[in-house]
Amino acid sequence: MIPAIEVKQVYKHFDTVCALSDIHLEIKKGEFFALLGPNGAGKTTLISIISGLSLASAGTVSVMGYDVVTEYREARRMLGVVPQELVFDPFFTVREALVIQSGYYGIKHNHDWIDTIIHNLDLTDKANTNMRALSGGMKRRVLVAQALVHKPPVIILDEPTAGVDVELRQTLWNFIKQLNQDGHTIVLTTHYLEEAEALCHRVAMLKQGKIVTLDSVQNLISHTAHDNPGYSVRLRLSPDILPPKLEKQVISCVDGCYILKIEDYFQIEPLLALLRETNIQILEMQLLQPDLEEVFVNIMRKNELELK
Ligand SMILES: Nc1ncnc2c1ncn2[C@@H]1O[C@H](COP(=O)(O)OP(=O)(O)OP(=O)(O)O)[C@@H](O)[C@H]1O
Repeated sequence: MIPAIEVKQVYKHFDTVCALSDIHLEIKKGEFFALLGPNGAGKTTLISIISGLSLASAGTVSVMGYDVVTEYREARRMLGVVPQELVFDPFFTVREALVIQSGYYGIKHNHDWIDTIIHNLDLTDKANTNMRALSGGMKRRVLVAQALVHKPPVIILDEPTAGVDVELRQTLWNFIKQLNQDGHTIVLTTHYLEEAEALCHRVAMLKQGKIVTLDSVQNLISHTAHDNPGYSVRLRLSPDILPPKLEKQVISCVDGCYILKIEDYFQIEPLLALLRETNIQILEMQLLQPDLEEVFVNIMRKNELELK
């Protein structure tokens, strides 16, 4: 089957900066895929190349089987891209902007779909408002709407929830999840790892222009749990002193909280008993299980040690 996105041996250089190096990636139709990585890892550069907005220095990219350079128009029709930056035309209302965007794709009678998008992104009240009068969060909703006017089979969202409120996140993800269930392929970049964990099937982690990990969320978390079995407990104590007997279990001490390693649940009761005996009160307690954030931190740290 033709993949939704295929990236083969892609390199991108900006003068002396190597932003992408030997990238291979195959994203299947219908996947919900995340591109993760620290600032400057190369996520936006890769998205720009997939979108045909930037040329790779070497390598090839196709979207739904169409080469993004030699078959640019066909590839572009297959894609809806929500950019990171808030770019908008200040002269039109939300609805006008969506009608004009439909026109770019040669779609004339798109009102039903435009109404559906407006409704699902909770933009109904703002449909006749001028773009320049919208708040940042509302403008971001319109950017998402614009990317969807031509019902693209592949949707790319570059940090769509950066700096937006909880309500928009929920509205946006509910709609995007629905589109994914309807068969659209979704590619997402985000710094909110809990979003990637909750939504995505597979993730690729980029570091300094290279893919350092590519696997399913489930595999990544279970490998981390296997390499580092057990749980950890986060404790805020009063007074802020840890009994010496517990010191060997300390993993870290952040923001006045101790993170302690425990092998299993049965170690919780002796820990509580020891705190009771030493008259130390528990102000906060949380049991932590391996998550995508821990996987990400471990992989980035491991990779840093290997680079040294
Ligand atoms: N137009 C450009 N000219 C020169 N260097 C660039 C250009 N665009 C990106 N870079 C460099 O390429 C590297 C990758 O940048 P990119 O924006 O793709 O990272 P990113 O993973 O999207 O980061 P962020 O999470 O901050 O958005 C960085 O070192 C960046 O400085």
